[in-house]
Amino acid sequence: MNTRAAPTRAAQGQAVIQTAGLTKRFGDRVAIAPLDFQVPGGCAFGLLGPNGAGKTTLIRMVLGLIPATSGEITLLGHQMPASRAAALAGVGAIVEEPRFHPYLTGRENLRVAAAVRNRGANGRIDAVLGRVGLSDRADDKAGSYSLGMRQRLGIGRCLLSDPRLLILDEPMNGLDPAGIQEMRGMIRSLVDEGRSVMISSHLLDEVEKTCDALAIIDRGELIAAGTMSEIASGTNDVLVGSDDPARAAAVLLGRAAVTNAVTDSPGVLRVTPADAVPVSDLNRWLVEDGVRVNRLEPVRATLEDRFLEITSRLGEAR
Ligand SMILES: Nc1ncnc2c1ncn2[C@@H]1O[C@H](COP(=O)(O)OP(=O)(O)OP(=O)(O)O)[C@@H](O)[C@H]1O
Repeated sequence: MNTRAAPTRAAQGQAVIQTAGLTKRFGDRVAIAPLDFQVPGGCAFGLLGPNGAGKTTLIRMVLGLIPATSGEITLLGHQMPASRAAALAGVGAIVEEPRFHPYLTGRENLRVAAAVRNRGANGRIDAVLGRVGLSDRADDKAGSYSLGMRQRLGIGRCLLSDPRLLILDEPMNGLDPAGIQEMRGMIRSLVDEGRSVMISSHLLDEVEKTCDALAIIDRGELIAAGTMSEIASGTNDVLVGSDDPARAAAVLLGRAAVTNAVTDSPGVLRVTPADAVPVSDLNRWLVEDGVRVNRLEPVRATLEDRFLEITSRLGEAR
């Protein structure tokens, strides 16, 4: 489980993206329900949701690529779309798989991109190629690049304008395990440089391994948001192994401070204590009653556990 807390900068910093009452309808179809959502600065933020949840629609609206039906968007402190130029000056984004001229080299593709950016962009090309690990292949045609290399060149293209915020829609899609690992390392190093990165993904595991904070959306609605540890560790349960689980269950359930004790695996109970009960109390109560304890281990919920818990609760409510 990723227990990385959001960096202090994120806790103290301004939101880099904020929406209020944001909605998007395509005809009768509601793609984004009124959404109040914010992305803290200085961290890797995951926008997580199943296919069709509305992630790409949200990103397109944030970037001003499609109009919102109603509501407000603030991007790097600027209202969108009214102050689009000022906002986008600080943003690099990849919304679909990045496209390049296949008969030009990686370096030539960046030269073409730099020509339409600010004056410093051309001078940054070599540094950017090194930054995304493409110096050795910079003079090969982009058409010969793997998807992972094209993704990295895409990030390089974003970095030409030295953005404060990168928005990457499904950056791990289609990558092999090595490519995924490279992308994860790249995103973490962009955050270490002081940039903010928002990625969208339907891959729980990737968001959990890569991000400091996240929002979960489904059917255009915000389901949960917070730091990774806030969302993933939603349990106080403890695994209790003993020589006599039936007796252990009876002893623990005899205490008002224990709300549940069920079999987790042979010889092991999953015990739900009230919030403030220390694990050492569970041990003491059992030992005082002559039960020999051989395991006491807090349950560390994964993001997947929490995601399934949240979405199944929603499913029941619907
Ligand atoms: N141009 C469009 N016209 C009509 N409906 C659309 C359009 N774009 C998106 N939608 C609908 O809006 C909803 C959200 O789609 P969106 O592509 O934003 O989801 P997503 O979370 O990015 O999913 P995926 O991971 O599959 O890309 C879906 O029901 C989709 O069919």
